[in-house]
Amino acid sequence: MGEVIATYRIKGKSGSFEKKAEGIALGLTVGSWTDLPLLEQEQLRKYKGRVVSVEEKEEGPWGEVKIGYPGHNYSNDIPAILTTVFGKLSLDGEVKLLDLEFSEDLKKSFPGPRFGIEGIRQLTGVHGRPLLMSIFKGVIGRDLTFLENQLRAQALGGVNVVKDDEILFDNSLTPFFERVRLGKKVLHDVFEETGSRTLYAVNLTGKTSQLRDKARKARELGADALLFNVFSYGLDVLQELREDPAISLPIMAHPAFAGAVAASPVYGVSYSLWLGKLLRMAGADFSLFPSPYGSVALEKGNVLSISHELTKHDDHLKRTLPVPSAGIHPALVPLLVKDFGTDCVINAGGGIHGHPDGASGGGRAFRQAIDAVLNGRSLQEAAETHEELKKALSLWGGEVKV
Ligand SMILES: CSCCC(=O)C(=O)COP(=O)(O)O
Ligand SMILES: [Mg+2]
Repeated sequence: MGEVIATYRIKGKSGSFEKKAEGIALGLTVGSWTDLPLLEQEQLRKYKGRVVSVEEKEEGPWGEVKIGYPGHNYSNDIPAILTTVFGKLSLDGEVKLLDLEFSEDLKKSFPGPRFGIEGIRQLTGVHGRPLLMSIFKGVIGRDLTFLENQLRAQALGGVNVVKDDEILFDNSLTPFFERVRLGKKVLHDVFEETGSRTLYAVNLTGKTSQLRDKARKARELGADALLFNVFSYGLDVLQELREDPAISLPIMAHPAFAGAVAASPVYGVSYSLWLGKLLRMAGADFSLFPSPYGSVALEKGNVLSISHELTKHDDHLKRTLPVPSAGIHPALVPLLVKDFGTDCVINAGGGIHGHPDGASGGGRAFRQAIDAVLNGRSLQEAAETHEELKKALSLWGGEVKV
């Protein structure tokens, strides 16, 4: 099996990076080298990491270093690969893992999304425009009747997907399987009433050992999709869920806890690798991340690099839907479409429920904003004939200039 090439950004003194790179290539593979007898060196050569390139950055004292790790050293799974390329090294001073390049044969051992963008479009019947998603809000401490009313209101507003909030775990007031049953019934009723189909992504939570059985049963009960706090569990757990044919449901990856690994400019893993490349390889159909604009904002370069990894067309993997999130309201729709195009999901919690006409009005305001942008109209112009959009713009501010 082929190699993985890791790119790191490393702090160090000018002129020190070649030596550091060689230290990593040896330290994370065969250990000491020059002290070994020639015969042993020969035997171990194929396991030794190789320094691919070393670049000292003008703005120093940073070096960008690429190391190749031979495929003989690890099994084809994300835990083995991460431990090889960034195990003890992640604890060793200011070093950030920027990227991993996988040889074609190694990449093929990862499943990628089961549905991908095209599959989700088929399931929802939404083509040629961003999907609209909303989030249950304020449901902790509430019962199933509260949930039912929120779900109906969101679906009647024309949202394509409703997801649980990531902080809603299995609990006695709104148990997991009851939520699945309720979602199926309510969304079926709304479909009968309106002819519009809405999917519900239920939050799959609990001990890791229980997840597979819970997800299988959720499917049997008619669940549409799973929300999953992948970074609290691990990417390999996501991959297990994705690969199980008895689950076979779209999986939506929530970014909770990802900032602990990716937010620092000098430690951890880059956003594009964590919320982009690896999430897609492991099998997420949707990847949520903070947009550059809302209440929890990420720097725009990071956001666009995540989206690029999720949607580029260069390998066997299906593509993952980018879901820029957090503090999203209708006035931001033109900016989001400009940045992410039509292959994305516009996702809002407060921006739906906070609408003066409730969640249904909030959903309609977003749909009106999306239609306006796709038809090349300004939101102000569209608001003249769309009451819900008009109310949303006066509450959250006018159109944000693109
Ligand atoms: C940090 S990205 C995930 C967004 C999320 O989970 C959420 O609940 C956003 O809610 P909001 O009311 O800010 O739309
Ligand atoms: Mg949330």
